[in-house]
Amino acid sequence: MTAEMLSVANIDTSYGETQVLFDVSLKVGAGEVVALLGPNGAGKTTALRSILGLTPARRGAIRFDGRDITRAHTHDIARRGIGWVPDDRRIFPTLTVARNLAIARKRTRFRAWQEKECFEIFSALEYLMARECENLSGGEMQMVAISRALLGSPGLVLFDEPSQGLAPKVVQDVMKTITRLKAEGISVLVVEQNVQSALAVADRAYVMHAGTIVHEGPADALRRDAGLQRRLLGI
Ligand SMILES: Nc1ncnc2c1ncn2[C@@H]1O[C@H](COP(=O)(O)OP(=O)(O)OP(=O)(O)O)[C@@H](O)[C@H]1O
Repeated sequence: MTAEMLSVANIDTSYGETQVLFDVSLKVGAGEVVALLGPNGAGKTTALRSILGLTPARRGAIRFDGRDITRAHTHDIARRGIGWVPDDRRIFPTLTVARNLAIARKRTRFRAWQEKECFEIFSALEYLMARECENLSGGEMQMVAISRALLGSPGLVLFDEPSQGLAPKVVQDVMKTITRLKAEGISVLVVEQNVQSALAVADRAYVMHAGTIVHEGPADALRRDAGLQRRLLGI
């Protein structure tokens, strides 16, 4: 049993009066890759937003790296070592790649990453450093977003639909990066519509439906069971 990095216990989360998450619980172990799957509107992004303190849970508890972060501010949560690769990337468009990366640098209790290590993962990145981000392709933007998360020295990275809008080759690169993070001992929670890609890199998977967790188990078992996938995910 690996040490626990993230634990989400029985959280309810609402936008205004509308409750979106109902009694959601999930765990990510140290160095574990966990996929969070489910149809559109199931509440996957909201679960990530709750962990990050962007839409705090109204009930339940969230612990990261041995500490309660349920009511912590987003910047404190980042400083404790949770990195985020949002679905809309959130790169500053008028700044260069180098500047976007420089302002992301943080110290945490986890290992600090160097830019040159990001260049080893994404060989094109080095040649993009002077470019303004608004003209980057989707794939280039994703390299910047992932590198930015790494330069923040994370112990856990939350990926929100990292393959969205990317060509198949770039999707493969992103999934390889997730495997690389795991090899470095970094924990990963990945929300994906691309179920097969996510299950190929994940250790375990959760499936959400209408704001609740409806399935939890080894990723392999779900990957091999087309009937279960159909039942849970409609595919
Ligand atoms: N800012 C918001 N205000 C009100 N309701 C919201 C807001 N953001 C999301 N919702 C609602 O919360 C529910 C869950 O949305 P969420 O984005 O978490 O789902 P998701 O599983 O990530 O779906 P998708 O794959 O489509 O992004 C949906 O019904 C959505 O309409």
